[in-house]
Amino acid sequence: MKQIRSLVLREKRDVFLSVMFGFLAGMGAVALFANSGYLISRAAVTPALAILTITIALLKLFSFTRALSRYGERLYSHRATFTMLSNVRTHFFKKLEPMAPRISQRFRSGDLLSRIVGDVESLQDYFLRVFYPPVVMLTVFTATIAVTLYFSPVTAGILAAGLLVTGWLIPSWYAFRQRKNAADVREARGKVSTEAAEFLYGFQDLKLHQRLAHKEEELLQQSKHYVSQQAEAARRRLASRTWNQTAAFAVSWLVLASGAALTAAGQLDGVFLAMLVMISLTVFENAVPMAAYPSYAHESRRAAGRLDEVMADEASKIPEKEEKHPFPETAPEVEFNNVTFTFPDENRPVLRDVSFHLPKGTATAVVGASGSGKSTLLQLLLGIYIPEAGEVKFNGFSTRSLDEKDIWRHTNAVLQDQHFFYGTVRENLQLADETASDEKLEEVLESVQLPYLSLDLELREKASDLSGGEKQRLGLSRALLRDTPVWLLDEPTSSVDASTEQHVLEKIYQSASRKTLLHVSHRLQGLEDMDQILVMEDGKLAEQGTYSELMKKQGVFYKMKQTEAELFMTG
Ligand SMILES: Nc1ncnc2c1ncn2[C@@H]1O[C@H](COP(=O)(O)OP(=O)(O)OP(=O)(O)O)[C@@H](O)[C@H]1O
Repeated sequence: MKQIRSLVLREKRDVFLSVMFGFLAGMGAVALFANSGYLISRAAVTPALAILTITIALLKLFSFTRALSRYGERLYSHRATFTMLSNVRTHFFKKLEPMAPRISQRFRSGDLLSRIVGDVESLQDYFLRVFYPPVVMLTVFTATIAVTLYFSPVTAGILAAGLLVTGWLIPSWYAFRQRKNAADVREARGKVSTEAAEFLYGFQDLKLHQRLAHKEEELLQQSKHYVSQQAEAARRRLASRTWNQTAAFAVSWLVLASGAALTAAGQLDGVFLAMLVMISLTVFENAVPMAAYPSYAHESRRAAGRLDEVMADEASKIPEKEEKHPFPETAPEVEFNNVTFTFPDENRPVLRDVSFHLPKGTATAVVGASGSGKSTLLQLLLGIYIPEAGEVKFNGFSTRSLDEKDIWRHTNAVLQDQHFFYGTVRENLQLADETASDEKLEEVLESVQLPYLSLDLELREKASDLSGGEKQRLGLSRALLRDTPVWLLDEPTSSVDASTEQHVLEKIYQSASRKTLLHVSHRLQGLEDMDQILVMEDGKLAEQGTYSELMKKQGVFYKMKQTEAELFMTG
């Protein structure tokens, strides 16, 4: 919350002007109605013409002041709100950006995104409904009570008591009652958004398993529950407003009654009575926003708290590097020295004491059973995670001292999940190189055996109009557009048929020749030309060597080859 407050106060000029115009508008209204009350009473006792003229002129002055100040208040308060919102967005984006790779693995991404967007949006109410209404209310009331004190201390006392009731007592009572309701609304909203996302993403599977109607019913129930929680919240907000206004009216009646009694007792000049009643009727307009204050204050506090929680998530932070070394511009040698690694919040280490060395400009294959830790090796190489023990090094520099953005800039990483955006094939390819000409783009599509794909073809969301193998090849063609010293491939052709795969991989190896390449491979064929093969088994490096060395050794790799051959024969 401290951060949000300091982001608001960064807009000092607009904050000051909104408060000042808010105060002037409030005082303008009080003065306008007070003056009207006075004018009506005064006119009844046929005063000098000069008094009437001055009072009527003041009436006009106050109504202009009120209208112009209200305009100024709206203008500056909304400008402050939008500037603050953009400051908040930029502030959180800057903080989140470096954490993004890890954050997306730790939280459910759709959930997190809608949560962050929702929380940032709800902070727009902070300035308009939490920060400055109490300031305006207090200043207007203080000035009004001070003026009223001059005419009637009793009325001033009643106004002060009214301020206490409408500005503090009723909002606090309402805040106490709605606390649980606000949590219920939030919980219901979270459930609806999760259910809706699951329903949309899982639509096809639900249909195939004939569970669509069941899931639809669940979603409908959640949605009904959410609507009823919202209605309850709205009812309570309305109740608070109604009580607030009832209290304000009661105060005006009290002012009238006490004023009448004081006039009868000769302690108040009757000509001021209407003025005092009008003051009490107007000044409470400034207490109206206080009815909704607690719910907005609570919501802003929660939103800021949740945003802080994501920012403070230690496991998602990439540790600050004490000394940053530049990433090598030419193919580096890579070392894993006794690397042990456990994912955050997990107990079992995924990699245990793994050591190997990839000489510069060599091609290495990583093979092993599913879950043996192959992809994790790539995540450590990309600096997304830092090992808990041991070092991952490029040319002798540990990933602890390399900037992860520098690693990504110098690495062609084709991971298992490639994302494609809604847009043309050209736009999706130009993510890798925005200056690439159409000829160049067509050339890379040709090399991955996708010559038939038009650059103008509009891809649907997540490229759902392409086959799995086509998507993988499109991902590889993006890599072919970048010339980097390191290549990391994680099963980039697992959905491609064997003959196309062979052709595509040849192209990739050709482009990556003399670069340092690590290829996590699901198949054991075509590894003969690799400079070395790493065999992973249950988080450990079981074997390492060239194809012929491993075959000669007749160890784990040899057995895997035999099993694959048997499956191939029986298949
Ligand atoms: N983000 C994560 N958080 C927690 N555990 C994870 C995470 N990612 C992977 N794991 C676990 O780490 C282990 C190794 O996973 P990894 O993806 O490295 O295996 P892999 O050898 O690449 O498997 P595959 O061939 O199926 O892709 C698995 O047991 C997996 O469940």
